[in-house]
Amino acid sequence: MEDHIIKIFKESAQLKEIFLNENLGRLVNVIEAITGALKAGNKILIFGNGGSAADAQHLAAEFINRFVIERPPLPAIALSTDTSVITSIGNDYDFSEIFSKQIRALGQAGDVAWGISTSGKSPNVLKGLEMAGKMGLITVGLTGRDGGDIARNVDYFLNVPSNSTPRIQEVHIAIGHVICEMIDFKLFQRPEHK
Ligand SMILES: O=C(CO)[C@@H](O)[C@H](O)[C@H](O)[C@H](O)COP(=O)(O)O
Ligand SMILES: [Zn+2]
Repeated sequence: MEDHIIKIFKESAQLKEIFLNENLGRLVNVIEAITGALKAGNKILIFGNGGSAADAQHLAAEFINRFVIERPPLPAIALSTDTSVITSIGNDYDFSEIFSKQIRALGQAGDVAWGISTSGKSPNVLKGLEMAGKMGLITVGLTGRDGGDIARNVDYFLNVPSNSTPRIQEVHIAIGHVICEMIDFKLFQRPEHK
């Protein structure tokens, strides 16, 4: 049991390092893109399924409330939290449309659509990002495995190269926290981050 636990922690730590070694430049680009959208008065729409739905609402809360420094609230909405909206779209149309229809309702050109999928191929996340792209939103995909169709259909993707959903999710939330922290500093503090 102890050995197994140690193995999980090691894999999780190593995957963070592997991701960073391959993606630092891409991560900076995503941070610049989201910061630019917020500076221009746009908002962030974040969405995913299961653990990634939880990540979406976790990150939206960081933006709306506060993160590491005192600063004004930033506009972000998780599209995975309103059970009435999600069940009505899923029931009347199709579960694959639960995010795309919300994007149609809430998205405006220049906003950021940030989809999270460890497989890179959940149809509802893909359709949400495709709709966002058609409407002129900036599209960001946080993916795993080989990135799937999602990584191939977004303006910016950050892919965690692993086949383990929980290990990918652990890196995803670290990436999300880094994005929140850098945006805080870029918008509200530390000239060296600008
Ligand atoms: O949290 C976990 C597994 O760690 C699960 O709830 C997981 O998020 C769900 O199976 C999702 O439906 C997987 O979707 P995706 O990441 O492939 O888009
Ligand atoms: Zn999980």
